[in-house]
Amino acid sequence: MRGRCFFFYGLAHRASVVIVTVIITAVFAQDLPGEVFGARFSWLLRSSGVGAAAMGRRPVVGGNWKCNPDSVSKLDDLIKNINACDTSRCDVYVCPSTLHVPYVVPKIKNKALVTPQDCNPKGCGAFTGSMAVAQMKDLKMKQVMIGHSERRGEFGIFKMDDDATLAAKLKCVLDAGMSCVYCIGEPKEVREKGLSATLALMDVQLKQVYSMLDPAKVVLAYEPVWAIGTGLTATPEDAQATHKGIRDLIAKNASPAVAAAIRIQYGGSANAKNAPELSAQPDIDGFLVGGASLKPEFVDIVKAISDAKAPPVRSLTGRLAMVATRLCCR
Ligand SMILES: O=C(CO)COP(=O)(O)O
Repeated sequence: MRGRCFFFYGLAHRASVVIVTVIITAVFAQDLPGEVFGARFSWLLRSSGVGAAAMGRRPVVGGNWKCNPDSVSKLDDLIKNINACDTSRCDVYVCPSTLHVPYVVPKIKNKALVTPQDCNPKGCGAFTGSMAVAQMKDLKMKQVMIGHSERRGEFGIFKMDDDATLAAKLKCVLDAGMSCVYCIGEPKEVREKGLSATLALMDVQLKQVYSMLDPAKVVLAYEPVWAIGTGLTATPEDAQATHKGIRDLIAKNASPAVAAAIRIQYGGSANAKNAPELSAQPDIDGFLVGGASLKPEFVDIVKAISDAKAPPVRSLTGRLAMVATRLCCR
């Protein structure tokens, strides 16, 4: 159940929750004073997931293996972690290093998308050392990640990308009909100046791509540079505030509809332990995972966001929504 059906299921589930909630509240709380009735009603709504801003946004988790592992002989174990993920309630992708991509592609068995870590903005031709989207498509890949801060010059490696080259790359990816994970994030010095400074930089990083943010084709990965590989995760509240701020920027500079539909992942020391709390934040739609994607706990991260955003169809409301979705998406 993907795309439109997932969106419909989201709406149908929430409609079912509202109907069931009204019935339960009416039956069990009809004699309560007005404000108590109202408080119980809104608690029921919130605890049922209706308040989540994840309306129709399918969760998405990526494993960025970066420049790992050091030997092809270690790939099978890592691939096992990806194949162990349940992709029925969450989109999953994996970013192997360039040399390993062709090995990994045929071994993925659960619809996780093999997503290279970069592409060039031109295509095939005399571009030594780069990869073209046409080559990726030929190898049956549908998605590419660009703009990681480790390529934007934030990690002691020289600057390989900037906002202008990344805008050209995104255009190239979209023109080829592929989808894109587009990374943004602020360094520590900017975060220390506060949320407004952080969002001002996010605006700079997004300025040249606002018009290309098609929610069906682009996933944003917000990765604060100071949280990458450091064990320092943004608090759920800080991450939520930044994700919400990014969504507001998109509402202003693209459109409210794009802002509501586009998925924004959090990245930076995400792991199985902190994933449940981060997943509970309404504007966090998934994770881009580095270190923990090299471990079996990657599966638990996928499960955490799936449980938070797309509960399994065990509940009465889930079943009602599933019936409605089956009828309408046949
Ligand atoms: O850079 C990241 C993913 O792209 C995050 O890396 P860590 O999860 O290791 O902090």
